[in-house]
Amino acid sequence: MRDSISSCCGSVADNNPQEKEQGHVNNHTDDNRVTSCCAAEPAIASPLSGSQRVDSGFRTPIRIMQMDCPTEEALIRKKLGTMPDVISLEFNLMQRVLMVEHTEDALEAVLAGIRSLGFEPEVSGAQGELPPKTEPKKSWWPLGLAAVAALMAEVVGWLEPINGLSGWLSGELSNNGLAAVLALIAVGLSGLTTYKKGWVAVRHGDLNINALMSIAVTGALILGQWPEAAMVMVLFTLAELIEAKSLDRARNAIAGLMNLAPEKATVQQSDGSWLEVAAATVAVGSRVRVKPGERIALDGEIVRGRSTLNQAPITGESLPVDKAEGDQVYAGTINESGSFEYKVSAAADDSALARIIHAVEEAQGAKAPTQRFVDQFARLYTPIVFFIALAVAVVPPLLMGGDWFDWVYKALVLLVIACPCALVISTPVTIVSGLAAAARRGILIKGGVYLEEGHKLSWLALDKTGTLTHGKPVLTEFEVLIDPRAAQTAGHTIEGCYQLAASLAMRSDHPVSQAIAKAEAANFVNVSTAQKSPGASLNVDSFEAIPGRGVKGRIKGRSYSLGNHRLIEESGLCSSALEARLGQLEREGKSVVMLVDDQQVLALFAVADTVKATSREAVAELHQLGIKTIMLTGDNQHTATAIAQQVGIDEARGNQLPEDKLAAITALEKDATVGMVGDGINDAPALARAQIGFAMGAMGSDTAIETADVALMDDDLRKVPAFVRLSRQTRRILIQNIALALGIKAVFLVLTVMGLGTMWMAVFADMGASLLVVGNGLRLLRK
Ligand SMILES: Nc1ncnc2c1ncn2[C@@H]1O[C@H](COP(=O)(O)OP(=O)(O)OP(=O)(O)O)[C@@H](O)[C@H]1O
Ligand SMILES: [Cu+]
Repeated sequence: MRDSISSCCGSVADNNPQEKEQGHVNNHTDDNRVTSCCAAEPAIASPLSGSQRVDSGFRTPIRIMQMDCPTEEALIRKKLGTMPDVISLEFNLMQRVLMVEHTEDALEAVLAGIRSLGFEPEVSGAQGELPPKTEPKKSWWPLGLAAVAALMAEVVGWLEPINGLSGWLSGELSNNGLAAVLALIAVGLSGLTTYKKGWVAVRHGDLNINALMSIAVTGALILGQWPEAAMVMVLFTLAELIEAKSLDRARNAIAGLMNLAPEKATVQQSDGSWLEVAAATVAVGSRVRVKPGERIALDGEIVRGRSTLNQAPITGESLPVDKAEGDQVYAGTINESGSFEYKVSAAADDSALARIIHAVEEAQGAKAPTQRFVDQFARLYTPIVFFIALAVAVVPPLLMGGDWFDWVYKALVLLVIACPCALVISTPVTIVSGLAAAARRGILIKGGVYLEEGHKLSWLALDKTGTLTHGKPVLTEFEVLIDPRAAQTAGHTIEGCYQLAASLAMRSDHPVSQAIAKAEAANFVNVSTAQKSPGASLNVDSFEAIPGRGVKGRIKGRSYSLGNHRLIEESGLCSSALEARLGQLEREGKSVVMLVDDQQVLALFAVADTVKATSREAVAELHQLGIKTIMLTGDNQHTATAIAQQVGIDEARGNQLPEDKLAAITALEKDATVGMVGDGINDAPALARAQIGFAMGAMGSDTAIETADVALMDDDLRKVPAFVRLSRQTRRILIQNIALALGIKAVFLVLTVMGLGTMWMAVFADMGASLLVVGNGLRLLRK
């Protein structure tokens, strides 16, 4: 039977160097605790690559299928950690892969060390990847038989007073002898693995749960507590099995995301025919055909046909999206109506979906604060209880004339209670469930720490453009500000001004510039009198973007800039008349930029952006959750205030340069937990500074997934309150679980000392507690 979560119990001698790293998010190494604990189900391991040369030596991934619990990790760490040729160890219990960094010829010694612990290490050969591997299924019958034997031992124990029955069963055996035989059968059938593992641990000076259980059961056998010993062993094994099963559900929740993308795709062959092939083999640039109702296998761009797609598996948003030629489609999404062909833009293992899964997997590795605490606690708890048990067994009989039998028995019950399993597994199960639940809603959380800290969020700073608004402003006003006759002589016709501005704007991808570049010139310029094509762009030399202000460049030997009030002010070309007009437009929520040459303001352009319908709702939801909102925008104060009013934001700050945004976050953080949502580069420092940085529209952008703490797959701001709610719920469950686990232990401790607790009751309680906390954690998934 699987050695499992129960064995996630901290071990006495596991003092782990990595623990000292109090990094914010510590991705690898031992941090993969229990998430990864123990699978009973056949688990699929991903392909393993070969040794890699690095500066300090070699990095070799080693697969150890028997290693999926911290118990095993502790053993291996102990064994290898002291070898001089081993530079570092990184455990990925979830994948069951150990990454060893070692000196050149040390690999054989490392493998031998692992083998000496009773594990079978696998490394990939010279030819590269080791194929994925399926763990063989284990049979239930030995445990079933053991359970029957244990029950019979119990029954025989009860029947003891009835004389003659055992004689009827067997002429030779007394009742007690029969119970003993049955108990030994039960322990032998169910407990061999536990004994073996316990023995390996003890030999290596480690006191893990397998060792404790072996000691407890052996003690009970020595005391002649036959039915009890049998029951304890059977229940313990059963508990592990059930726990492993439920933990697998948490583990599979993430693997389940991977199954969103179908394994096969219909790809066009060189002769033009269509063939269904494995998605993993499809090259970038291939053409794939999709039928109605089919799931998309790879990321790509539609080259023929149109359809509506349900992107809920990735974005969490189930409203179908229309897609036509040139639009991006994503692996894992569902084609609803039409059929279309698309050109593959990323290999299967590089799709947006694959990156999401990778990020979630990494996130599990990063320990949440509660988990750190619990692990540390468990590390102390187990040895402390062990020594108390030892004292209980020895001191009262020796010093107070207590009954040896009584006190040794009490000590054994204490050993069972010494298992902090329920406590240790409660946290990771909850966090993993939360992470998976979030991923299913299109919220990618980059570490348990953010999920856990999210409940504290009290301020949310938001950027305006693209976050609250659509970020696609359109040109609403174009006004030439110089006298038409003067303009004529200076060579600045109306069309000319427009053309100059558009030529500058075309070179920038700032939304305001884009609006000017894309505007239908005909709506603003009298085309009949215009030059042949007013939209045609002019040559721009020494083009330059001026952050937070605008752009500038030389056209036909003269320099021009296109920028906001700040820019005009700084170049000394502002006037009160202009300011009045600016104020007017800005109060309507429009952003204004002006075209200037080195002497005067030639023209002004006002653009209006629309507020996303979801922004208003999101802000209202945030306020309901007690979170205050503040808008930080590079745009001017009037526009900021106007937009803030439209969406109901508490406070609006305009004219914010990146460093101002950063300063604003820093100031808020003095007495609050602050989150920030943004998209642009001008938000990057503030996003990095905020305790939780949210990036929107992450599906289309790798950098957003990589740099944000929380990536929202689409740009629906309501995902932020959804995140906060999930985070608060996770937090509640974490606290419930810790209280449950410790509470049950405390009750048993008291019962035992009072002489009321029996050993199998303790196992039962322990199992019950573990199941309770796992079930409680998994509740998050069901939402
Ligand atoms: N490349 C550009 N082209 C045109 N205008 C620009 C450009 N860069 C900046 N501006 C002007 O400067 C203002 C501030 O720009 P900035 O990029 O700091 O913030 P933003 O994009 O308007 O708003 P937010 O901070 O909400 O994203 C813009 O509103 C715009 O008027
Ligand atoms: Cu001014």
